Amino acid sequence: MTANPVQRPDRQQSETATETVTEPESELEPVLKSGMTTESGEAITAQSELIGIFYVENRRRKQNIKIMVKLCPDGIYLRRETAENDHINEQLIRIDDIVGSSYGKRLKKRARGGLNSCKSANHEPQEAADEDEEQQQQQQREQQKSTKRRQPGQTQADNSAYLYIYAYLKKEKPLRRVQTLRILRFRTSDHYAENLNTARLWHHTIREHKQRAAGKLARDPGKKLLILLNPKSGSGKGREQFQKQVAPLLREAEAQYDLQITTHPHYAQEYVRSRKDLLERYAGIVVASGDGLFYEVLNGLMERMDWRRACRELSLGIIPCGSGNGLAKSIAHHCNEPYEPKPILHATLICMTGRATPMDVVRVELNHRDKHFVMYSFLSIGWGLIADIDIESERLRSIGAQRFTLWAIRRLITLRCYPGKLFYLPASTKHTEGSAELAAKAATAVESAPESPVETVEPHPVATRTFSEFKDLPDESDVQLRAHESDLDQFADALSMDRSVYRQNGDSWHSAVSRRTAYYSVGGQSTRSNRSRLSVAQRIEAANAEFSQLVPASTMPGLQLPLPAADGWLSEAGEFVMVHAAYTTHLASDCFFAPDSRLNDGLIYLVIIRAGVGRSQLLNFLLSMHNGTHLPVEEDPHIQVLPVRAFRIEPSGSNGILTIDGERVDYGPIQAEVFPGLINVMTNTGQ
Ligand SMILES: Nc1ncnc2c1ncn2[C@@H]1O[C@H](COP(=O)(O)OP(=O)(O)OP(=O)(O)O)[C@@H](O)[C@H]1O
Repeated sequence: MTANPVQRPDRQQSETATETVTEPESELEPVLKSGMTTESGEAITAQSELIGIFYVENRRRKQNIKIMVKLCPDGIYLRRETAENDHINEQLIRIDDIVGSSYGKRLKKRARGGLNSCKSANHEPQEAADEDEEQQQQQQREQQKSTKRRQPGQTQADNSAYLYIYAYLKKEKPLRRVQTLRILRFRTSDHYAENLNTARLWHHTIREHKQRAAGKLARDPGKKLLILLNPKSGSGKGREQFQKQVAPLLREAEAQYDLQITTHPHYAQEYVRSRKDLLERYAGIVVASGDGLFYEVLNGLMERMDWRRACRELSLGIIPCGSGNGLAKSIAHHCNEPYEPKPILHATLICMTGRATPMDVVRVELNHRDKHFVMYSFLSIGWGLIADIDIESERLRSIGAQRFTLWAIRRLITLRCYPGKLFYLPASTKHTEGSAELAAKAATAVESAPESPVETVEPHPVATRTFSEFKDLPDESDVQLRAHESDLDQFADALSMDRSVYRQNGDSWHSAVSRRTAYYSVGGQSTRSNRSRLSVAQRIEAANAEFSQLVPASTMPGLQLPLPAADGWLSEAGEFVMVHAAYTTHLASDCFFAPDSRLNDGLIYLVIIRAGVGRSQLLNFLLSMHNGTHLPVEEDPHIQVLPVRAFRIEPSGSNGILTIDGERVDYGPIQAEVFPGLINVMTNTGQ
């Protein structure tokens, strides 16, 4: 996957920093019963609010600090009062900043911040609140008593139960997450079991509040996560990174997951495509890898017969272990979350929130070895300069990220222009209607289209962004589909063998050039040789109709067909230095390519650089991509950004590079259209 071709050498990787802090007062002791009746574990039910009074020993001042701890849907309030009662500190650990908690005996390993023993107290809440002094005297008396009871050499048994609260506090300026551990020590009762019940109640209540905070789009807590890890991605340290950075966080979050290590290219795609119980077993799929593996997962899902349900019910997450990591950075940007200097930790935190946001997917059609293919993309399509630098510099991979800079300089010196034709459907056209209507309209226009139907255009003004969603089948259709399941099953195998082969489009499904139609015709007849010809034909017809519901319906005419000007298609013929289409903000973690892009705006940002652009302007463009200031603010004859819903590139000649999500594909005509909000990606916003 691409990284920013040119970086300023002196640029800081990140301005943010994450420090690990355990507050000195992390040992907080309860003095009082919280009013609940202790009982065996199962009976404990979470409560909307829990309050406890705890003490922290302050050795310097030789006194205890009283802290009121309140757990509520907002999070955990810690209210500290000084002995003089004149200074009150309050801190809120937001529920969204808490990743999870655990409870039990004191951890063997001494937590940073200290687990200092402090004095016990057995008061009623009111008394405790009323008299600090009396508490301290009582604590001293208790301690003296217990010291007397103890035999020489005998250590005091610790009946306390501990609650460990794991939080990553979000701080602005610089944007960062501060790892924080809070420990509550429950020792009201002389019996460990009772103290444990109290700790358990707090633990359950935290879980409950977190679950509620995740909202309607929350993942099903009864299902696991599937984590796919590419051990070869990026620097090839995926396994170690997972063990050191991801697994501890998953433990803190009590995440249930299955880990699959990929063994070869296309492993993940095949796994996701073919695993029958995927939806029953998993609530989401997380790839610990670069963008390449995410691409495989997306396309594997789209190859499933139940792709529609899979896209709706499975949320997809990414933990950046690759070299480009454009998607992980785009999601962090969307979430207003830090990325550097610990991208793996930050991305895992996002995946642990349990929330998801719809994200656009782009359907791409292209020719490969004289066959048509359909694939699904989430990042970008590149033709020209950036694709050249990305792919051609592969041979310098051994020198690291510098390869992009070196190759960019080379490309600037020997600047190439590619002749061809660009077609696009500007975002401001009427294409906010449903997919089915559009498909029908496109079909009519295709049939009546003249030879060269698309007009050449002036640069298009930037359109206002409108939120749109992928139009899903109504539930009745799902029911209908199920009713015909037995029929469909007879075709399912045939389909699954050949899912990636191009389908001309919904309207030309019966075309003689469609391999799939031919396959069905033959297969259908042979498997139903005892039925009438009419019946077979009808069945094929029905299966074709059903199948058109089984893949997202394209609104574009097929790749060989002309584009209808009547539907708003515009075109431009000429020489291009680059046409790069992006639908996420970042092409790589250091390449802020389409700053206006949103995860689900239903837009493709076409960045066009025309022949005639000056080298210095181009250099400036490449140098500014890291902070998103590379696009012209005013109208520029050479560099332009167009928000579109679909586009087609028809390169002249056969020499050049085309990339989809950073991977090279065959050079030739290519077209793409956006499907708004088709998948759900893990975010912390849930919208
Ligand atoms: N075990 C494996 N061995 C070799 N290749 C693999 C393996 N598992 C997956 N792959 C392939 O490696 C390709 C690249 O992986 P990935 O995207 O995770 O890393 P990357 O290329 O370093 O990162 P980025 O895509 O962000 O630049 C994927 O397209 C996938 O097909």
